[in-house]
Amino acid sequence: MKLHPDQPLDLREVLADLEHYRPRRKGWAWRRHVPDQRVGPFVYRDTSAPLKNSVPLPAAGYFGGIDPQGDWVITTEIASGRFEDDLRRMRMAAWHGADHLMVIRTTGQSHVDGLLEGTPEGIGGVPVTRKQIRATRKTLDAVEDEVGRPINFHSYVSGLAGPEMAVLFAEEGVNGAHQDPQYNLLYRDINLHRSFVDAAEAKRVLADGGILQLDGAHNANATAKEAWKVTPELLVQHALNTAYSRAAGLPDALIALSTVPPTAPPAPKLRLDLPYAVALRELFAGVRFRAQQNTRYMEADTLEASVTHVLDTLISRLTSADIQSTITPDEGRNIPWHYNNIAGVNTARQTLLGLDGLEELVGLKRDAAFRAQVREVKERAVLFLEEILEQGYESAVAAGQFVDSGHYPERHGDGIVRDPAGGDGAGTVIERAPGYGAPVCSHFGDNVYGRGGEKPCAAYGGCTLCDPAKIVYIDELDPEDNVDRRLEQPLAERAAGLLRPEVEKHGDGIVCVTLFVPADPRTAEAAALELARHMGLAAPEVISRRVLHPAEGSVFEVKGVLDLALRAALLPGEERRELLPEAEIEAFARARDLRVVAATVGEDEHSVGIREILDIKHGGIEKYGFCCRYLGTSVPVERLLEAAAEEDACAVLLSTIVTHAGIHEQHMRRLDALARERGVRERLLLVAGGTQVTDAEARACGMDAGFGRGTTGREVASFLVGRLRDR
Ligand SMILES: Cc1ncc(COP(=O)(O)O)c(/C=N\CC[C@H](N)C(=O)O)c1O
Repeated sequence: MKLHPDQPLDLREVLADLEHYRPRRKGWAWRRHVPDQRVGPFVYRDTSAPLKNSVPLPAAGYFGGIDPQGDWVITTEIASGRFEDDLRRMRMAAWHGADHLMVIRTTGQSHVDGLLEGTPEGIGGVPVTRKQIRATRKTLDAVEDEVGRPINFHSYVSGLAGPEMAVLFAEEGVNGAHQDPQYNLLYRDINLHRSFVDAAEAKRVLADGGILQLDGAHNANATAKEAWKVTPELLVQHALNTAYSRAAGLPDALIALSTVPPTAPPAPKLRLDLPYAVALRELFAGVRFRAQQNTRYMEADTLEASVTHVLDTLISRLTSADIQSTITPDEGRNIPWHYNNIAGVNTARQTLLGLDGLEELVGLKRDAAFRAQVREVKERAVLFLEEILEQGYESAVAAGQFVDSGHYPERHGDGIVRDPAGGDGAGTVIERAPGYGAPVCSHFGDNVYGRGGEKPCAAYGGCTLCDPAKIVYIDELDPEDNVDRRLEQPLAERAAGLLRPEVEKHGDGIVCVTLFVPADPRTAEAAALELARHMGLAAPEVISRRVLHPAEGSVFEVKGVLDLALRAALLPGEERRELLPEAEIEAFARARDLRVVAATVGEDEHSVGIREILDIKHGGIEKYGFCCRYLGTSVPVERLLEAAAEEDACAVLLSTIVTHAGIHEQHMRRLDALARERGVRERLLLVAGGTQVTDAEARACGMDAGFGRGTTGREVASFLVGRLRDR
């Protein structure tokens, strides 16, 4: 499946023939650091290779449209309930620099003791199923090709079906997964023994599948009442899961600690969070660090959340990380909306680039006071571990030692109490019979197969990890609750060219308006809702409110449903040029020695777009027989005309992306004026192109045509042939 930047994802193509889909690769992909990399006018210290296709940060236009990529993997976490909507969101996130995509599971899948199949709709997250994984991995294969970088797909092994989920992920090429038995026990009340026995099996499978494991310590931060006091426990939970993971055979390279800076302003964040962040990196040197952002102290204010997340990212840069995960700034108010996933990714991308080379500029002040803080959190953690060793892990759990909001060894007595013999799945751990034989080669513990050193599954004709042909693919189980039924309306509306606004699900019609109302908060809020109703928004709901002054007024964000579909074809805008059949274009062009000169003009370093129009690789005009000469970037307009004369060209293509102060219009007018001065205007077709260029504007500046964002080589070739054959 191949994606084209000017075409939306074709979900029918995604869903076609999933039965025979096989992942192209397995295992986790890190970004490769490129030392002292020049990107545009700058040399960077902490970057990796640029993308083939991407959306640069908004301010990139000032620097020639550059889009440097940091050297850490960036995560976005998607939660919707319909995987088919997540796929588009993943593509958007990848274009903004995310290469680790996590999709929250539907409520409580941890309690499902088995694999789900088909594509039922989820609540707050998707049911993880083989079909959902295949459709997603197949899409991400195509997205990888489109952006030019591997994309890590992430899911969750925790829960009663842990070992089965791990085998499913290893079979289907999932690249990362949460696995932490403490998560089951503490946060999902799944039986202790079941959780740890399953975890050994699951970790072994993850290890053999090259799947990066994230632990679950971040949940203690999200659950604790006074999160800055739970730092000793975070170290303890990391230690327990890391030790267990190593014992189960996971190499350190696949053990990622999920670390969250515990606090947020108005708390004195860095003073509280940095000593812990340093202690963590010192205690666990050698494993990977997956830095997450704080959700514990997150309200509905997206700006406030973003500032906290910038500070979290600063802590990552001041210490170290391998993955910078992001929390959407609206996670405190609703299921993340896709443009807030993108906002979260951009916060991390922007912050990390802004901090490029930070360690050359500042270092942590490691004076005695700071060292003492680092040591203290370590000492508290070691004491906690010693107490667990002394009383036994089961007793510690039964005594509610975990997620107590006291600052260990102080205790508040409000920890999570679990009965080691209780919980979901209690009494389901069965002693393995002496002749036990594992169903797949990856297995922790005794196995009657493979005792002679041969591949275990050789004894029974192969396993699903070694022979994918043995995988049983179940397509759908429910004739109603499946993706095909869900797609009927969205695809029908898309085919009819109908457009609806959306925030998380295709066609949900939800919009959000921001209103300031000059009154006391209660009056202002009532007015805001009423005003939204008058705008035609159904079911208006305030999702964020900020008092600017108790008497002067408050500002609100109000979401509501705009039940309206627009027909794209009827939208005002420049008429779409008719496209000539490709064979006709080629027949005309190849029979003549048609020469075109092109350049990116002014102080503009853009080349990707014009290259797409010229190069044969992306369907550029070369493919029809045009002979193209690209003069490069930052070319004076005069040079373009000189080259046109040298080449006896029939057309000049001027590429301009930078538009501040109308510089793009100046270039077009100058080209037209110079061509007239030199008496060649009538002979030459002058064409301008760029993301901000419109046909009307280009022609108003003396061009014969203008092409904007998403233009294809065929459109330009079609225009050129159309004009040339009329001569
Ligand atoms: C260790 C672990 N296992 C499973 C799940 C999910 O499993 P359920 O099906 O039980 O919700 C989670 C949830 N949090 C992950 C997202 C978080 N915001 C993150 O950034 O990591 C988890 O932490």
